[in-house]
Amino acid sequence: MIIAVDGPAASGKGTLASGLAKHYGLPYLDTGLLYRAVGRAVEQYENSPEFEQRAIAAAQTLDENDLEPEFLLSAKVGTLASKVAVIGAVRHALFDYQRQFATQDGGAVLDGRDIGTVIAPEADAKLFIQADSKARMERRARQLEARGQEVDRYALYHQIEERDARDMANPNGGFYKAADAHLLDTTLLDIEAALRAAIAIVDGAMASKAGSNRP
Ligand SMILES: Nc1ncnc2c1ncn2[C@@H]1O[C@H](COP(=O)(O)OP(=O)(O)OP(=O)(O)O)[C@@H](O)[C@H]1O
Ligand SMILES: Nc1ccn([C@@H]2O[C@H](COP(=O)(O)O)[C@@H](O)[C@H]2O)c(=O)n1
Repeated sequence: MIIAVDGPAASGKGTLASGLAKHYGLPYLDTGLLYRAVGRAVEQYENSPEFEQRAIAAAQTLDENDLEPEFLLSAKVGTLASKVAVIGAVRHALFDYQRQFATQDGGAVLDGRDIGTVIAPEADAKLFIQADSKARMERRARQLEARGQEVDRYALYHQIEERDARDMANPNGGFYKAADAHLLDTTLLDIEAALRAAIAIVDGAMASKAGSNRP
């Protein structure tokens, strides 16, 4: 079973995707980490004409050891990730790894922006996670504060909005709700309630798939 979980920044898709993976006993990949690792690798070239070529080279030589979340979760790296994510050759270089993960024997759960549209359009269950911008900002602020970081909520709100706008305008991105994805708005749901809703969606998708396969 392949489960695709997409949605904007800090919508809670990683929390739900890893919860679903645990619930169904499937391996999980946070595909944002790939873009974040590439962004981090080219941080010093951000304002250089070499940025694009460096990002492509970093994507082509990315190693699983580069995917350590501890170094990748800052807002700065998130912004860099969204800058390298508009480069078609970067997306191309990262495709095979994600595709292989998605199609491994037994299935997988992946979260990102283009899982249901590009990486695994045949996924058995697709969720598009939404939450309003203020709720997402507040969740991310608390997450950063819990890690001891000081947060300027006004700046964070604008960073999230700016990143969403860049992602949605990305001509190479595939960041939109797939026609067969289920929308889950978690603005008013806590994590447990959101996970229950996500499991109900996946169970429903699997039941209707089983029904439509019956002779
Ligand atoms: N329904 C919810 N209610 C409250 N907090 C939540 C909810 N879902 C997730 N969170 C919290 O919000 C923060 C961001 O969640 P998460 O990392 O899952 O988002 P994301 O969409 O994967 O973010 P990114 O796109 O930046 O990778 C985490 O601290 C998480 O615990
Ligand atoms: N499938 C994906 C995943 C991520 N991106 C880009 O990376 C940025 C960081 O992702 P997070 O999920 O960690 O927030 C994101 O803003 C996208 O620009 C992507 O393009 N496709």
